[in-house]
Amino acid sequence: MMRLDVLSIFPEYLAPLELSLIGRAQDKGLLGLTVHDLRDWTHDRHRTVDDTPYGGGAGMVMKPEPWGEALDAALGAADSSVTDPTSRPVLIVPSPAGEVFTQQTARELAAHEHLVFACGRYEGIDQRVVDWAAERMEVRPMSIGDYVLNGGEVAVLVMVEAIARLLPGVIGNPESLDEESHEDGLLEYPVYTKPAVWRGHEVPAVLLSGDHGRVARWRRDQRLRRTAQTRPDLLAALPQDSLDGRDREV
Ligand SMILES: NC(=S)c1ccno1
Repeated sequence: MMRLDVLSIFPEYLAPLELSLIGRAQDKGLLGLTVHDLRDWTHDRHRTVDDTPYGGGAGMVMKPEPWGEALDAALGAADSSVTDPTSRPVLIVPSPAGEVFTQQTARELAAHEHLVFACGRYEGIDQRVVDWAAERMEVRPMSIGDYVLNGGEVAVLVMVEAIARLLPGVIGNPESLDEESHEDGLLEYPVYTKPAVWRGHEVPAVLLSGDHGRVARWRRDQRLRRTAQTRPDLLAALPQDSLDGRDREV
């Protein structure tokens, strides 16, 4: 069972992870999620987690002490002697300065046994926390996109959903993971359901034909067209041998 620990000064921000598929996955014992309030590791009356930045500048920086104690607790008796990298905890730090989180990243992280997410706020976490942690585990500053959020919590919601849904048993029908956008480098095909005509718009006739071969070819063409139109960069990045002659006719 994958173990997820999230450290935040706004633990209630992560409440949506108790809902729907991710919530049910926890109920089924497919993953274990613990959200921690960073302020539980403060020791002053005001439960202080931030202070002014060395070197001056606007805003506040998150103090290293609470983070150190919180990470000690989240890591528990993590055995640093294990050699299998997927058995060692990974500390993920949402940051606009991080590597870009992609479907490939989600697949890779879904193979790990223990992920710890550190949600920064203010101007960020004292760098020594990352440096200290990197002496003990893999540390991955991670960005969900080239924009700035007020904190890491929203990014953690995105990453946990993208990772957890890949775990065996979380999605009812694993076949629905096939041919999703970005799963194999292409965007997904358009989908339709009843009624056959809606506000003058008809379902493509091929989908009513019952000819599974034609449907499969149409869907493949749609994925290529969509990718070429919306994300030509993805098409250019595909291995040359992954497109057959027919594909190039699209
Ligand atoms: N783009 C990301 S992940 C972020 C975290 C905090 N601010 O932006």
